[in-house]
Amino acid sequence: MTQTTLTDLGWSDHFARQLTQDDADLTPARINEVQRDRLRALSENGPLRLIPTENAGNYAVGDWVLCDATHALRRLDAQGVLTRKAAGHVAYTQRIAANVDTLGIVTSCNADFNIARLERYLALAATAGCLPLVILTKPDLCDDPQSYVKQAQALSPMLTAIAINARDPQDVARLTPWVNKGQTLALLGSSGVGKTTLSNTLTGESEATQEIREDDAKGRHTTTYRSLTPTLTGGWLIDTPGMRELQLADMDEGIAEVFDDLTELATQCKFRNCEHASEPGCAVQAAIARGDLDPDRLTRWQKLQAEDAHNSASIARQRARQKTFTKMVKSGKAQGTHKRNPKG
Ligand SMILES: Nc1nc2c(ncn2[C@@H]2O[C@H](COP(=O)(O)OP(=O)(O)OP(=O)(O)O)[C@@H](O)[C@H]2O)c(=O)[nH]1
Ligand SMILES: [Zn+2]
Repeated sequence: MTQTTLTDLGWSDHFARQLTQDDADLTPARINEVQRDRLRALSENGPLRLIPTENAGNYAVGDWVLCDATHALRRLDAQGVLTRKAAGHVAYTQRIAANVDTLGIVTSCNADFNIARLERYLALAATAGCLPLVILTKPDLCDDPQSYVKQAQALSPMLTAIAINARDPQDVARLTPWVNKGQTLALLGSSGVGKTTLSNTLTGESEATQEIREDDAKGRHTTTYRSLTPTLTGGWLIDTPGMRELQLADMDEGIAEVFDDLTELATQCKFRNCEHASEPGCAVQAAIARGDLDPDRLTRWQKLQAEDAHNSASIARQRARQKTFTKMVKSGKAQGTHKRNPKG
């Protein structure tokens, strides 16, 4: 077997530029699994098990770190980072995957196909700076798969939409341009749309996928860890199991990009804070009246914006609380020291 190079692992100038002379003794490694208190990583010399030096939650699959024999000493600045508001009650932004070149948004040509959900994933890709690729599975079970491709393609000239039978390896081979040497593709999508089937074909793994429940187009989760796996064509695949909830936060720019038609129209409204309802001089309502804009698109835009604003605000509040708490603890400690040692 030939030796794995850093380039094979997805290394680029972006990371090389971050190295300093002090790093000469350290080994670059790419994280392929984040466990509770350990990291698994891949280096030129093979797989490593590393102890994190930051909170393990700060690392994501796909991150590059500089390490010694035992510890991940420094995490390099990443590109193409997928984030979301963490599921549950605690408000913080969670890094899902790092150094992702392409976000494969997987949906099927059936009841799972949903424009609002696609727009949500597109906002995520735009925020992360990943190339959006919409993969429409199960074309073999649908009379007119091309109508789905057209609907997805109409959302943005930036994206590529492609119908793929995930069960047919020859068809799956059409994804090769996105998983060539060193390139990283992350797959996101609802349960049961075919992510595992696609991954298995791309990586050559043969884990049996569970049968789908016909009634609601939803399957069951078969995998639990997020992982970085080599593809047969020299690229990397990040599977994101268990991503049932994708709440957006800090994505106003991504949303503006996905809805650039509305963002542009809104600049022409008479009032800067126009809510595009019944204000005079509203360019958005005028476009709807002319038949140039689907009112549903306006509703979806406003809904995503509201969700993003709500989540961003609660994350900001949580950060502020955390800061106050840390200050309190620090000053409490200082006072404590003072008491024990009154002379200072
Ligand atoms: N006919 C057909 N069946 C497919 C296709 N893609 C996936 N399936 C089937 O759909 C079911 C669910 O596929 P999975 O690959 O497990 O879906 P998943 O997205 O990984 O689901 P989770 O693991 O729950 O996230 C399996 O029975 C697959 O064989 C397709 O393109 N055509
Ligand atoms: Zn308006």
